[in-house]
Order: sequence, then C-alpha cells, then structure tokens
Amino acid sequence: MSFDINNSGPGVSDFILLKDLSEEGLLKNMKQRWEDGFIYTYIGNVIVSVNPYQPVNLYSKDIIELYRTNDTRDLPPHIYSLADITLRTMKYESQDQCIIISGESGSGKTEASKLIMEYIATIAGKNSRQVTVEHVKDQLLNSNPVLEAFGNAKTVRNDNSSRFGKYMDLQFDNNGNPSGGKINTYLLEKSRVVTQQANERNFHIFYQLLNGAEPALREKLKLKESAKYYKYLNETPDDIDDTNIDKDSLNKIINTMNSIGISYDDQYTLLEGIAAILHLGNIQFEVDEGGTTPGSKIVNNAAELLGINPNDLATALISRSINDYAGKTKKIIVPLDVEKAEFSRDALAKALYSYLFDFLIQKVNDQINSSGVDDSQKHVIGVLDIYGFEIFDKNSFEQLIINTCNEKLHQHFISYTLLSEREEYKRAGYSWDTNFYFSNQLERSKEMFQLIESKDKGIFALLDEECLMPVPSTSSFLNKLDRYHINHKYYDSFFWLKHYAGEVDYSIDDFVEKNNDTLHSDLVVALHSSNKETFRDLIPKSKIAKSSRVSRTPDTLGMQFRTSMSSLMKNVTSKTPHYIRCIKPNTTKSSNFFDESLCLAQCRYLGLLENIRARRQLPKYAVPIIQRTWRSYRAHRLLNGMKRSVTESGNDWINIKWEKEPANEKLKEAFNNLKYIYYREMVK
Ligand SMILES: Nc1ncnc2c1ncn2[C@@H]1O[C@H](COP(=O)(O)OP(=O)(O)OP(=O)(O)O)[C@@H](O)[C@H]1O
Repeated sequence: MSFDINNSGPGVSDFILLKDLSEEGLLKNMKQRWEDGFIYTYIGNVIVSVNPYQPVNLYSKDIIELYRTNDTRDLPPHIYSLADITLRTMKYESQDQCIIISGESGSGKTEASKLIMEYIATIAGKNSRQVTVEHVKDQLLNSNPVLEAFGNAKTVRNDNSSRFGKYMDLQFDNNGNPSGGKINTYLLEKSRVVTQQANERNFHIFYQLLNGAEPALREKLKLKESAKYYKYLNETPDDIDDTNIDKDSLNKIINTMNSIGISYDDQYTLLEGIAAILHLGNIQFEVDEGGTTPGSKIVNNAAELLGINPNDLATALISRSINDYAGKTKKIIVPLDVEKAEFSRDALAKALYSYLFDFLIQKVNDQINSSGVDDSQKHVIGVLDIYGFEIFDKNSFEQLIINTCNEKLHQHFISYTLLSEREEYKRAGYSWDTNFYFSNQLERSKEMFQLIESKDKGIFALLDEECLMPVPSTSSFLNKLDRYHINHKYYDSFFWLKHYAGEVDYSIDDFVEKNNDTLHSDLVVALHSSNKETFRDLIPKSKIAKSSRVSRTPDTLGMQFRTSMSSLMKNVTSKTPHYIRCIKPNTTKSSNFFDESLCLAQCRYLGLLENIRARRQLPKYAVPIIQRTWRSYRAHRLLNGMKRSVTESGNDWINIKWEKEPANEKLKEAFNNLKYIYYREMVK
C-alpha cells in the first residue's frame, strides 16, 4: 500500500471515536486497519502501532516533509506526527520531552525508535548549520547497528531482539538544532552470554566475529572458525542459516565503528574481550588430588587475551576468599567444587560482557555527546525503548526484573499522563469524574511496590537477606515470602504475582543464585591485575574498592536493578511524556495473520480500552488536539485556562466561542487559527 495523504484508512483513525466501545469493537477496528496497511491509530495523543511484519511505504523524506509542513492531525495517523508534536513542544515550551515506547518483544519498538530518530534528525536541522546537523544525525543513526551487534540476539520471538533497555537523549541547542545525544542502557540480559534457550542465539557479535573475522584476526584471537566449537554458543541448530549474514555483518560493524569514530584500539579491545569470553566458556574443570583444576590450555588462551597471569586466573576460578565474620576483618580462602568453579567462570564471562557493553556505550557517547553546548542551553528528547511485560512458560528472575520495570512504567503512564491531564482540565474549569480504573490502578501499584520493593520485607529485600545467609536456600527464601506476604492480595505461594498485565508464575529455584550472580572479589582482583590498561579500566571503580574490603552488604543483582530503575524513573519523570504502544499481531512474524486473542491480551495489559474510556470522559465540549502553527500553538497554551463553549457545526469540526475574547490583537489572530476536533459521539 502506498501512502495517500487523504486516506486515513478504514474504521476510525482515533479509537476515541469508536462507536462500539468494547474489546470486540477495539479489535475489529485494529484488525480492519492493519489488514489494509494502516498500522497506526491514535488514542488522543497516544499512538498505537501494530507491527506490519513487511516493508510498508509509509516512510520517506517526502512523507516527513508532509508531516513537517502540515497540521499533522489533518494527515493519516503516523508515528511522524508524534515525533513532530514532541519536537515542537520541546522547542516552543522549552521543556524536556520523553517518548516512551512499550510493547512486547517483536512488537516493533526498536523500529519505532529509529523512525522517531530519523524524523527528528531530518527536520530538526532545517535551516541550520547543515554540516553539524548532518554529523550528529549520522552519529545517532549509525550507532544503532553497533549497539544491535552487542545488545541484540535472535530469540524465538524476534530475529533481532534487543536484550537491553535503551534510553537515548537527543540533545538540542537553544535554537532547537540537534547538538548531540547520550545513550543510557538498562537491564542487559547478561545470562544470555552463557546460556540460551533452544532455538535462540547468543548476542549477534559472537557469531559475527567467528564467521566474519579474517584469518589473521582469528589467529590473533586464537579462534576457530565455527560457532560449534564454543560451549557458550553451541545450542543453536539453525546457526548455519545465518553464517553468511554474520560474515557480512562484521565488516559492516567495523566500518560503522570507524565512521562513528571508535578507534582501532578500542575496537580491538572489544573483539579481544569477546574472544576471551568464548575461551572462558570452554574451560572445563576436573578434580584431582589437589582439588578442582581447570584445563590449562584454554585458561592460557583466555588469560593471554585478557592480559592476566594464567595462574592468577586459574586460582581465582577455583577458589574464593570469603569474609570471616567471627574475626570481622579477615578473609579466608575456600576451594570451590566443580559446580561452583563453573559458576565463577560463568559469572566472569557475564561480568566481562557487561563491562564490554558499557565500554562500547561510553565510546559511542564520547562521539555523540554534544560538546561546546553548555548544559543549561540543552534541551532533550528522550526515547525509551525497553522490554515489554513478559510471561513465558518458565518465568525466572529476569522476568521479575523486567515485569517490575513495566509496573513502574505503567504507574507512570497512569499517574503522569492521565491524571495530570485531568488536573489540567480541572484547572480550566471542567470536571472530569474520577476514573475508577485509574484510581484503582494507582492504588494497586502502591500495594504492588510495597510487596516487591519495600525496604525491609519486600521480595527483593528478603532475597538479599537470604543471600547473606551462610547457606542460602530457595526453601528458606520461600518460607520468608510466605511468612510476610501470604495474605497479600497480589501474592501467592510458590510463587505467583498478580501483575497489572496478568498473573505470572515465577520459577523460584534459581532466584538466590541469580541474585548473587555478581563477580566475586577475587575475580575482580584478577581482572584488575591485567597488564592491558583497557581491561583494567573496564571494571567500575566501586567494584575495585569493594573487592579490597570486607563487606557485609551483598552487591546483588536485585540491588543493581533497583538503583538503575530509580535512575531511569528519575530521568523519565522529569520530562513531558509521549507514548507509543506497540502491538504484535501474531507470533509467526506473518504479514497477513491477525491473531485476535494475542492482540486482545496486549490491548488488555496496555490498558488501551481504559485509556480510550478515560479520554471519552473528557469534557464534552471540545478537546484541543493539535496546534496548526506556532502562533496557534502558543495561543492554545495561553488560552487554555479560559472558559469556552462550543456550537456544533454539523461535521467533525466545531465552532468555538470564548467567553472572554483574548485582549491583544496578536492573540486574537492566533486564536482564529486555532482548530479543535470535535468528538461528535461525546456530545450526548
Ligand atoms: N514499522 C515497521 N515496518 C516494517 N517492519 C517492521 C516495522 N516494525 C517492526 N517491523 C518488523 O518487526 C521486526 C521486529 O521489530 P523490533 O525489533 O522493532 O521489535 P521490538 O519490539 O524492538 O522487539 P524486542 O523487544 O525483541 O527488541 C523488525 O525486525 C521488522 O522486521
């Protein structure tokens, strides 16, 4: 289907106009539009996007130009419209903005974030110093394939699934021209480095390196040419299909790293680290008279690449110093059995990968962060592309973390977007009856966070407490959960949580292990003894400091998660939010099958129907939707507090009459440009 400026598609292009306000009505409209190639539909100023699973002719410079120069509400619903509003609001209100893209894996979040960036990069620099703008734009867009190589993987749900949350600030100078960007990442799925589910792959870069490296590079990194030789990669029967793609990809990645200014040395460090991880994965432990020993040749390979003395690496893998609490300040060395040594090895591989990932992000940021613009002169548009709610057959610690993060974003959506809007209407003198769904949801969120996060008896706190025990165990953790929460209405034993998006049965057996899954101090010390400065510098300073102390506070995964969540929420809540809700139409990546029950489940947990209902409760007079020009935009803001009444004009547009006319001429003129869409159905 090609883009037609005058065709907004079948059904209603804003769900608020639905005649049949029911789940059936919502799905019918969504299906009908999707089948005809209309993948976008509004709910007021939220965009619902349904993955087309095929190339669509909706994106081009010409179409961008249309959205830039027209009142976007006169055009078919489009992600460009949301990008345009965001950019204008940032410019004209001098306020930081944030676009939150949510939806489950494969629903199109990353594609949406790229489209937003393209739109902004294309139009933001109009009439400005073109060279700088082009540079920033290239840097921003080019960083994507590199981040995807290290942060994405093939999963059963998506061939190119982001296994991390990405928050990108697009920075602008005072004139609204892009001046740079900054990327923050969250919740990298480190466990994938050492194990993957059937038919899934490790992060792309491993295969790209193995299949794409020239013989000389492969020799330097001591790598064989196929994924099948590596334990961390060998669970993927369909790898062969991807070999050629991977081969080409490494060249592309290297070219892109060159183009965004990542030095040869830094690139080599990244690849050396990746190779070291592959060697680590092949280390097997045996038991002889002296206790556990690792296979020496492989240890040598990994140690050499990491610049560590092989004996130091081997010792750190097979033994561990622990705090002697009786003596308060002493550490004692305990040997590890094979299972624990394997655990240490995997912990090192995961930590190393996440350090390399952070290193890459820092290098990209060094290149895209705006220099020469002082912070007070910067405005930003943040784009958040993060995992959606997850319910699998087996839900582990990672799902608890991801789902808690989604609880936070859901709470933010309700409290910030809908309630703050209600307040705005109240201030303008209109009443908007309390919406029970939303007040209930807020109450529910409060209770849920009490259950999950409360400092003393919340789930994460109890888990940390368990991890501090001399012999932590799943059953003792479960007993604690039951003792404190068995009567909680969102909790049930063994252990089950009632999230806003559905009930999730968590497999608790490896929670303790996973929560404790951080690098033990001997491995930190070993890595820090590297004779290669870059590897030494990879380790966060706080880790190094902690490794030299006796500490009673565990540095658990849950704790790291809470810290990173609070920084994410701080970032998001300080900005004006805009929402894109992505829907995945089926699980087979098909462009012609709309799976109604799958879509319904997503509509439910995204709260789409309730969102529509809330919007329909807005005052029956008129709903200001969009601003035609800068002047009318400003007028809208200035006139917002004035009472107004409306008369029906017989079509979708209304005449508005202000009770008090604006005093000054300029405003009057602007006022005449002001356009309001009228929701006929809402006038009873
Ligand atoms: N607007 C679009 N036009 C065409 N194809 C699309 C569009 N959006 C998504 N797709 C297709 O769907 C695939 C999955 O989309 P995407 O990677 O953006 O999902 P995601 O929600 O980011 O998934 P994950 O959470 O696993 O990273 C894309 O690789 C692409 O093939």
